[in-house]
Amino acid sequence: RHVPPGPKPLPFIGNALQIPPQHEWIKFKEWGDTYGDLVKVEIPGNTFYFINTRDVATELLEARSAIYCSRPRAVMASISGWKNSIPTLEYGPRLRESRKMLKKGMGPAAVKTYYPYINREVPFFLENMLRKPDSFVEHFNRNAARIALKIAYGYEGVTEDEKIIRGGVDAMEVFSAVAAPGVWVVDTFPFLKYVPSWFPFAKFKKFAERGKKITDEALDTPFYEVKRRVENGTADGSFTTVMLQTEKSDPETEDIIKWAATGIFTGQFDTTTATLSWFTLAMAKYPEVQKKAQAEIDRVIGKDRLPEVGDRDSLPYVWAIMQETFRWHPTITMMPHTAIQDDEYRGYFIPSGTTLMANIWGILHDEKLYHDADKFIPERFCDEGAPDSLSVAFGFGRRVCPGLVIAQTHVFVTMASMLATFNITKARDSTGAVIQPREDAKSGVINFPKPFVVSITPRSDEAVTLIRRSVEHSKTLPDRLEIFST
Ligand code: HEM
Repeated sequence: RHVPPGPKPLPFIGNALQIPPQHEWIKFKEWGDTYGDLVKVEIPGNTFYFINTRDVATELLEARSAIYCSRPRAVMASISGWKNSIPTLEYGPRLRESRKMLKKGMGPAAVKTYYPYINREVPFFLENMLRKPDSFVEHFNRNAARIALKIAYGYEGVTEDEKIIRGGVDAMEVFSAVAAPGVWVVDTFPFLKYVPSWFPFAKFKKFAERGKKITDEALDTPFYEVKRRVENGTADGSFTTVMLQTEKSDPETEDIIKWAATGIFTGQFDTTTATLSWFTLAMAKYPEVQKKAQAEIDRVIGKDRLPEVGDRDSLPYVWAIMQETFRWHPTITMMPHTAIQDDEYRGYFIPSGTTLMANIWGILHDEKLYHDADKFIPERFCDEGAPDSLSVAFGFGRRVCPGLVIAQTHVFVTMASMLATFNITKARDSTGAVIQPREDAKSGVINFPKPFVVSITPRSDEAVTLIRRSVEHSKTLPDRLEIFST
């Protein structure tokens, strides 16, 4: 049987030593350029077939999504408290049930009840930026976490969320560390999960035990609080509220609701924060793009109000900036899809259990579709007809990101309102020299930039007044979500 070509593996360790510890997606794309459509990469205990082109991703992960809908076994994530987390779930009834619920909670009727809250939060976010512009990453994170918390659990953003947001951030740090495929020895040799923690080489067990404690506490606390409120009739609208009220009330269903809510809470804040951080870097590096977007906003929205969720269709250039941000530095660079049956593709045999790794970064840096792929050029989407990046950046087929509508809406309105009110420029040091912001990615499941400095200043006094006036207006708006119907 034909297997795809790839770099020559060594006995026992396969290609492990050829994979760089950082920016590995670049190496996988290079291998794609050398070996073709599918590239076989072996690491101990696992064989991956890498996909680096849009055609192949569409033909396999979209058109044959019923086959490539599972995930590789994630033992480390499982023993660290993430056994039932949706992104790592293998295909089966539980995944189907979870996704069905998320479809209701992220469907058109539901998201309409979330939009007013997103609009209401924007001015508070801008006011924080005004107060402490250098902490822009923290503001992105807080704003996204508050919205995620509201949608998932209906929590009121000001008084109740400190501890829960902190817990969620800590839990996501655990997830980021334990969920990357092929990193932990126990993912390669699952029997190791049975060795005691004091055993030599069992450091991972201590990490997992600590991780599980953090994760359990972070995810149980908000869920059981909402459950208590639903029982005593005081719960606000939210995904969890509606699911607890409308789904079956057996323990298994309840556990599925808990993990679907976790998917919403944790799925949103790191992804959004990372994306908006790359956007901020792009605006500082490409001032002409920023000016063009600001001119569009001034022309369409004017200076008397902030952009809102509903302005999406009238701000095509800002939308193109968002598409380009997701392409330039995609929030998730690679995603595994595991086959649940044997298959054949372009003469290659793909046995059941093989993991196809979509190199999202590689696909979105294919020079045949995106010229000067390392440059930030939004015009490629609005003038040049480049294929949409969002249909790749949010994944594929039966595992496509269930939160994509709410994510894009939130990211768009945050970008538009920042552009409307602030100038983002390169910072200067104490001698007045320009500091070039560093463009470099950290490692991890979510693609964050390494810390960089820029200068964020209000566009005018008028912009400051607009932010302050909008904050006062937001304070008069309801901060409860309506109950959506399923
Ligand atoms: C910037 C924003 C976001 C990006 C770029 C993003 C991207 C992705 C990608 C690439 C996947 C994997 C798809 C695949 O396997 O093919 C995914 C899965 C997922 N996302 Fe998102 N996402 C974002 C925001 C959100 C939000 C707001 C939610 C909240 C509902 C969410 C919840 C999830 C969940 C639960 C999964 C797992 C789905 C599964 O494995 O079946 N994401 N996301």
